[in-house]
Amino acid sequence: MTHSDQPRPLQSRASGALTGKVRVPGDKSISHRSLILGALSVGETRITGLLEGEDVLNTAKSMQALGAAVERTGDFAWRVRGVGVAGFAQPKAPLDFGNSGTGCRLVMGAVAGCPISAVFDGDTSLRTRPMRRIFDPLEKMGAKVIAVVEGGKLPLTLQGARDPLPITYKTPVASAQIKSAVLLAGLAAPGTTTVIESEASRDHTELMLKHFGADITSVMEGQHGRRITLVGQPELHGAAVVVPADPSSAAFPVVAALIAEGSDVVLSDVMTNPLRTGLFTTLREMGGAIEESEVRGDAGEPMASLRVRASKLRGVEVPPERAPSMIDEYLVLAVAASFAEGTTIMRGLHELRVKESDRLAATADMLRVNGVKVEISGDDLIVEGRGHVPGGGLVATHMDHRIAMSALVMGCASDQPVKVDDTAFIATSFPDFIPMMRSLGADFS
Ligand SMILES: O=C(O)C1=C[C@@H](OP(=O)(O)O)[C@@H](O)[C@H](O)C1
Ligand SMILES: C=C(OP(=O)(O)O)C(=O)O
Repeated sequence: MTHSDQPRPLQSRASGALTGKVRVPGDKSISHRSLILGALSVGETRITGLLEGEDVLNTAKSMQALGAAVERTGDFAWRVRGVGVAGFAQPKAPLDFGNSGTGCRLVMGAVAGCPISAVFDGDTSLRTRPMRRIFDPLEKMGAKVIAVVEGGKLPLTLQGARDPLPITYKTPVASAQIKSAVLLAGLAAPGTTTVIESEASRDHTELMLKHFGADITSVMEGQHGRRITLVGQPELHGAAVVVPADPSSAAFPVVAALIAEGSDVVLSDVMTNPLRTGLFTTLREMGGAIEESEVRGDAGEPMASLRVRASKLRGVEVPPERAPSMIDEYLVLAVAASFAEGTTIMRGLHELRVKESDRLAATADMLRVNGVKVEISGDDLIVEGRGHVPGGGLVATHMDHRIAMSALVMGCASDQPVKVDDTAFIATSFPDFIPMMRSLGADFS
């Protein structure tokens, strides 16, 4: 994916109230998993509401390259005919995951349990991200990394295990990508694979594995953790997956509606799995009016409609143990905090340094160039809210979709317009972001 050849700048200017009802695209985490588990199942998986963003499309291509039949049957509707657990075929070319950590790392786990080798690669952002955290446990399970650049980065070649071993693995950081990679490799191992996390991360892999017929249990471990046990070598059966709207994408219109005076916006079908809703909890603590209705669920994943009205926000302290449930939302929370009255302290953000960009530094820069007082102290981000944001800055996106969207949200209510240098990467997770925000009344030009 070579977006940077053609940067697409954009300016966001305050345009008054945002109003209307929209459905943001399907959840990115669930979309990746539905394709991968569909490919590891026997029979047919029908997916509706799939996120057709570049990250997920790259996962779909990788599943095809590994031997599954993956077809688009209509708008956001996909069919996968799987090869069964450990059934992947040797891919003929390197697997290119573009900008996507999730796609790359989960597929590494799935490949680790198959007797094949595959080259994993991605764009210049993904090539900076740590992969040792994934292949360390996979090597304990019998896979081998046979070619890797220094520091454990992409591109790398992974040789899957002929006879994978089940392991008990304690994740070094709360990461659903590490947990999921181990569980996906564990599918091919005899006996039970156990993952222990001291802070619970999103549990979509566990819920979906159960939906596809695996024997998997999850129990509390300590105050905030989980112990997940998977019985290996199940026969997974293709299943129907309805992908709810992505709370990490909903985060952008939610914050825009809270900060733009007079706004009243409804977002339908937003997934409300408690391991994903730390942002909504925090915004409510700040005084944000976010009401849930039409609460329901599908395949273990709860969802609801969210009505969001413009609100006077106040600064709060966000505890470190909340980080896994809102890890992708701190950028846009920092925007909300800039419009609040008082100081917001977000604690324990070390993982933000290893995302599509160093999001801790990039968030601070985004605020600073728009006249907001901000400080990084160790792993904490401290934002001095003054009830309004001067704006007028040009924000560097660093190949990071969430920086681009957060900066454009900031411009929806700042005194002067906010510019971003490149919107191209928004297509990785929220391809319709710009027209959808315009349909609510945002002035993007
Ligand atoms: O498993 C997933 O779908 C994801 C896990 C998170 O990453 P980590 O596992 O690195 O925390 C998150 O940042 C990413 O956007 C999606
Ligand atoms: C971190 C993210 O995704 P990934 O790790 O899949 O690149 C994200 O979408 O914010």
